[in-house]
Amino acid sequence: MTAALIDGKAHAAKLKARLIEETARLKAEHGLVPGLATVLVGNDPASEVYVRNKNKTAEALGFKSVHHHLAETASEAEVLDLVRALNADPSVHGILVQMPLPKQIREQAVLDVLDPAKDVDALTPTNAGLLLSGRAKLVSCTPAGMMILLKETIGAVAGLEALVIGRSLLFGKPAALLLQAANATVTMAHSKTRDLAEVCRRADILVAAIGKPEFVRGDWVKPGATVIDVGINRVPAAEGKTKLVGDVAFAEAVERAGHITPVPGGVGAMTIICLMRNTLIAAAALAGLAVPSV
Ligand SMILES: Nc1nc2c(c(=O)[nH]1)N[C@@H](CN(C=O)c1ccc(C(=O)N[C@@H](CCC(=O)O)C(=O)O)cc1)CN2
Ligand SMILES: [Mg+2]
Repeated sequence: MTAALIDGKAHAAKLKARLIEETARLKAEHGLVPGLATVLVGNDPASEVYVRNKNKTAEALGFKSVHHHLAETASEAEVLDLVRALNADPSVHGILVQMPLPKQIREQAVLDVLDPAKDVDALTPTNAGLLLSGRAKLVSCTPAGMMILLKETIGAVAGLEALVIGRSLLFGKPAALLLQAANATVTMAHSKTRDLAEVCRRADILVAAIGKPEFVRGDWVKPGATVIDVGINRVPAAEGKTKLVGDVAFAEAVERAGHITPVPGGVGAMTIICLMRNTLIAAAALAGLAVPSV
């Protein structure tokens, strides 16, 4: 069997078209222009690219987009002051603090001051708690992207065995909760899980978010399973170049899976557009308007 590829770029483009329409409607009918503020601390090259793409996408949708770049040596107090100022700015509806942060800045301290209504990454304790209680307003971007891809490729996940490898706040925990809310039977695995290969072989939906290149091997995949690869690992390639690979050994897994996300061009490609969807939702909610169903 050779798996069908799940094309994240194509699904992201469809969502982008809907967001462009909805943004134009909010502006025409209510004079509302969604505003996204990005905060980058330091000079991590990958983070610089992601943040630039977030600002470019926001502008392409017709949002207001502002960027704040603080030095690698910025203090925690400087970052907290900036976040408080953005909380208070009525033209900003979404605040995005790019992760990871330099080591002198505690991620938790930043999330504790971020206004949950503007937390378009859905990482604050309030938004994480709302997801846990089944009342989420804003959902973390890559997990939300995963759910869109699953719905549009395999349909309902109710009753299926789903395995999420990885338990980060950014992906693993919210992804498991979303799958559970959609009535999948969810297992969470991590670095201490025993017999991981065997646990993987039970999964109808295998989600890998471990951060280790090609860690999940092809013979760990149940024949016909849906594989969602969240890893983005830059590894050495021929002629002194580098290439991106996921957490799944793609060439092996594609021979056993029913559906699989490539890296790049899979679930990662949904992240930024889902951030824009959250910004639009946050803008409507802050303006007291009905939340758009995009
Ligand atoms: N505050 C946040 N920090 C981080 C997040 C996040 O959602 N919020 N996620 C990642 C990085 N990230 C966005 O910030 C991100 C990762 C990947 C992609 C993406 O488009 N992936 C492409 C390949 C991109 C490439 O060529 O490098 C794909 O998979 O096709 C977008 C955004 C950590 N930090
Ligand atoms: Mg830190």
